[in-house]
Amino acid sequence: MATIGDFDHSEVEKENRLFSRVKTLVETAFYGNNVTYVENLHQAYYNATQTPGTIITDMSVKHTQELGLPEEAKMLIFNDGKVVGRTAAARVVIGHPGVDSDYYQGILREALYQSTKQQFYTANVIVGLDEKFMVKSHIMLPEGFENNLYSYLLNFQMENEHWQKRYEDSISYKENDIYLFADPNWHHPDFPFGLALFDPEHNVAAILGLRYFGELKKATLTLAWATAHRNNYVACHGGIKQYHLPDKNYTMAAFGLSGSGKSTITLTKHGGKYKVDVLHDDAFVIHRDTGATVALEPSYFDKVQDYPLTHATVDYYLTMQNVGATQDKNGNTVPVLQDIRNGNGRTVKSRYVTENRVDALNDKLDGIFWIMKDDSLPPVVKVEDPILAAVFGLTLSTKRTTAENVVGDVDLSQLVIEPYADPFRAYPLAEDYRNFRDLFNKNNIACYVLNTGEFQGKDITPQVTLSSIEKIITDETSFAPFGPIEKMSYLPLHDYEVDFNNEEYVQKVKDRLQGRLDFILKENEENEGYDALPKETEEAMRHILAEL
Ligand SMILES: Nc1ncnc2c1ncn2[C@@H]1O[C@H](COP(=O)(O)OP(=O)(O)O)[C@@H](O)[C@H]1O
Ligand SMILES: C=C(OP(=O)(O)O)C(=O)O
Repeated sequence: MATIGDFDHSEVEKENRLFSRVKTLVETAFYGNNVTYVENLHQAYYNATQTPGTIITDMSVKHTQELGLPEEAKMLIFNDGKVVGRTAAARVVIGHPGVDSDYYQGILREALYQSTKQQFYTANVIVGLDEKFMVKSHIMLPEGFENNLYSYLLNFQMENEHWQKRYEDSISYKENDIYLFADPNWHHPDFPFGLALFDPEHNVAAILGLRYFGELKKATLTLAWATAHRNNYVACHGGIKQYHLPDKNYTMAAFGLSGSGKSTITLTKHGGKYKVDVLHDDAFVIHRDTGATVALEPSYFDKVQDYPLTHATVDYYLTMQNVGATQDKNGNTVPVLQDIRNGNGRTVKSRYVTENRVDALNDKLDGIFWIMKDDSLPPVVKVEDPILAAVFGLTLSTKRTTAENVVGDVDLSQLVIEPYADPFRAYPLAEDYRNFRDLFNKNNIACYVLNTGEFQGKDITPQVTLSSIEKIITDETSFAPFGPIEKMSYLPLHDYEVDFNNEEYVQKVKDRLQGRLDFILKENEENEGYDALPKETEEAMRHILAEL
């Protein structure tokens, strides 16, 4: 058995480090007589079709048999309301500096008490799709949210006979199963934007007052990634795939903040030019010693912004969130996609959208691509040194998108630094820095920065990014020195001229690097130094600034 979900009587005691106040609060709610266990996807689908407000489209789900769905299953739509993205501001992690655990326990106890007035469902999934790494997750959601429950059971691997057997054969970890309590109906005057409360050491979370499906997905990943991290894996918020080329395989991963291009880069079919195995477009873990990778989810929770109804990928949709609906010429109800209704329309689409889908890879990565939106950088920059490569990931400079419900007076065009594109980290940042540095060091992984925003006022289109990646994987590149910086070079591209004689430009590059240095220095001071970084990170940045 991989993670722990039951105990000997003698283990149910204070001294057992698997128990904590918050874990016990959350888990206890699962055993109330107001909670009904959903056994299989047939039941989950049926429940979702009965929820008031569900739109049962006339579009049939493909691969129903393999997915464990009723043969007649249709794509379902359910829309949320005002908020259509993930609310980072709602996150609170027990154990982080400044977080008063007693206060949050009180809030949680009351939320759990109030929840007993509703009927809930519970169901189990497996997170991690290889015997090397599997964690069991139990979710609890109230009546009215059957669509989110159904999406959850599709997005992760629902327990069934086959997977239960694999799970039983998987490596055991001395870690709790995940328990995720969610009550979107919760309201509290002190938390107008909701509350996502985590006890990552004990694998529990309570997602309160939040309807967006991504909250459930990313809360589960937060805990699964932290579990992986504690057990010798590197947690990755990125897409990963392997190209099979005539003379070699090339395995690459692209890390980017929500809505910044992971799926676009990972799921592109390159016009059928290459045979490509896809591991996942959002979440995976890398073993620190072997470099082997494991996907955490079978399905893809993706934006529908770029995909009209006629696009081939729409055939693989299972559920949709925050999209429109209309009638076709035959009187069928069909979705209105491409964010016509609102920003960040989403779908859970099945693994079969990727022709060659794999759940684990034993090969090490050949290239890591940090997706940024820093307009001082040309579309592709290569970083040669392992420390510098890890420092650029650490200071990943990007912009927020409609995938996030940004609270307060925040200018979306502002650059933000989001280390390793992972706002879900529940442990100190320096631990990720060391992991990525060691990964680059040990496995000789090439590092590239992809700017997917604009360069010197010119938009960098997906086409530019994707064709550059093609050149890199097939070795058709010749990188030019990035000004005087010894360990950086860039891919010369027509229309994106890099001019180090232009003083204004050089100043912009300096400002951005200085911004990165300031970020590193700030981390050393803020939050009682929780995210303080090794001196070498600061030195690496100072060194390239001095070269300029
Ligand atoms: N150069 C680029 N590379 C990748 N995506 C880009 C680029 N320029 C614009 N985009 C757009 O940004 C969005 C990225 O969305 P997506 O790939 O779903 O992000 P993620 O998977 O990281 O959430 C898409 O709408 C895509 O068309
Ligand atoms: C759904 C999310 O992420 P992504 O855009 O990376 O899929 C999210 O972060 O809420």
